[in-house]
Amino acid sequence: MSETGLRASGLTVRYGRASALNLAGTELRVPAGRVTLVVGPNGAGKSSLALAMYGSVPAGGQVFLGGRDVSALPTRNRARAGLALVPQGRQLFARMSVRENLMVSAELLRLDPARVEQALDRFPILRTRANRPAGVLSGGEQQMMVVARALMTDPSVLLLDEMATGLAPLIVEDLLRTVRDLARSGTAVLLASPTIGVLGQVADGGVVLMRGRVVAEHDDVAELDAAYQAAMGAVVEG
Ligand SMILES: Nc1ncnc2c1ncn2[C@@H]1O[C@H](COP(=O)(O)OP(=O)(O)OP(=O)(O)O)[C@@H](O)[C@H]1O
Repeated sequence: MSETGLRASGLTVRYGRASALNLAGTELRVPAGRVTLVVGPNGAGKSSLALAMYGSVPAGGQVFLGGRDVSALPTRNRARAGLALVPQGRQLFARMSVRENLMVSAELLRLDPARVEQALDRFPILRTRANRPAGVLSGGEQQMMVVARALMTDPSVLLLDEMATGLAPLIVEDLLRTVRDLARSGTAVLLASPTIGVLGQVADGGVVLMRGRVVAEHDDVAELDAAYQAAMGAVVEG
């Protein structure tokens, strides 16, 4: 069977002399139709991992999309090949309207402008905010905007970095429903988060990342949770 989703092999990231991610010898899979969690405390390297997969930080190792080696491709070409990232911090233009924010991405990726209107319809509240500056939206509405923005390309692999942190429960529910629907329709989803919590409702398994290394991997969320707690306990005791 041909390979689906994303596979990362031996990814490493350094900032200056400091190593942020050291997955030499480790292979990570984000399979199609599943929600894969990457959990780890602040500074564990989760964002560096997502950025390395997306190509927005220099990284060692290889990234495969649907079996194709995209390691040498810049971000924009990875996006065109089916990879999308919702970064921590959202990276939006606060003074531009919601619609304009979506238009910027559509133009950058040379998408059909109709995609912008489709993105506004993904979450009902977004359409009502279309002409407002993105900066005045609530955190949850901004998150919906950047998720809708990422989905404009119909990605086969979606990376979400700290999707739910600090958001109201109702918004989180909407986002989780979107994630579940995407996975059911075959998208490979990666969620990076410092906690499992409600993400456990949609996740199929994942890995624990500590100090830039994978210390546990489980196909079951309860087992992943236990492994994470054990790893954190070991840090506290050690
Ligand atoms: N741009 C940068 N320059 C220098 N060091 C960085 C940079 N970004 C991250 N780091 C360092 O790399 C390590 C991993 O950070 P990273 O943001 O990938 O972890 P994280 O698990 O996503 O943490 P958080 O949940 O706090 O975002 C940390 O020690 C962090 O201080």
